Amino acid sequence: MSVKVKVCGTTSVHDAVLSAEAGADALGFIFAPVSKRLVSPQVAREAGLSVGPSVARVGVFLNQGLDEVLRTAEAARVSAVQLHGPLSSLYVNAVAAYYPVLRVAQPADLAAQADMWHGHPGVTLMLDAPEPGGGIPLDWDALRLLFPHGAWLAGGLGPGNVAAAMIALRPAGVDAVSRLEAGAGVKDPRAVRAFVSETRRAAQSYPQ
Ligand SMILES: O=C(O)c1ccccc1N[C@@H]1O[C@H](COP(=O)(O)O)[C@@H](O)[C@H]1O
Repeated sequence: MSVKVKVCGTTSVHDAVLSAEAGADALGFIFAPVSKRLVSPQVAREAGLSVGPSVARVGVFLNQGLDEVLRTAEAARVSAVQLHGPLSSLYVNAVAAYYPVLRVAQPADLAAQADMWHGHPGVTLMLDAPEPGGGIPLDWDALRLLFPHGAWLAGGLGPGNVAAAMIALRPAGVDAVSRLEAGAGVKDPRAVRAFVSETRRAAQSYPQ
């Protein structure tokens, strides 16, 4: 099975190219004003154009108005949208009418979110820690029986632990930011390359 790798918190053309050359399937651009990885739609658009259409460009939002999400996504020319926060199903469906959605859930609301989005072709669930971008891993053992088939995993993942997380939960995609940085919003090239290669290596252990 091919597992998707998303490198999040891209803030420059340089780091977009670095992640794409390392083999990332998707780049994340964070448009949440609270983030220390905040990027402008213009830079995100330029970075996305620099890697070509085979790499997905994901706009990341936290509790932002629908109009702001759709306008920013359009200005940045992203190909998908990641939604954090306590959002209504109407809101998520409205975004999903325009973009494939990664809907982020925490362990406490995983079951409800999984029920809500099960079978929805445009919404993929992603499990993350309660503090997005905080670099704190989840308790994978506690989630073994709950983790939905086809869901993605985030939360404190990096080169040193992504294989263990994948063996425990078999996510369809993995996403990381904190453990791939040399400083806020600046990628550590060795960590990015090792994260992608460790993910590819661990994916070989998935049942065929
Ligand atoms: O990273 C941020 O600053 C951020 C802000 C607002 C919403 C999401 C954010 N990041 C997302 O957090 C997860 C995991 O991050 P980490 O690896 O634990 O640091 C990832 O999905 C980012 O997209």
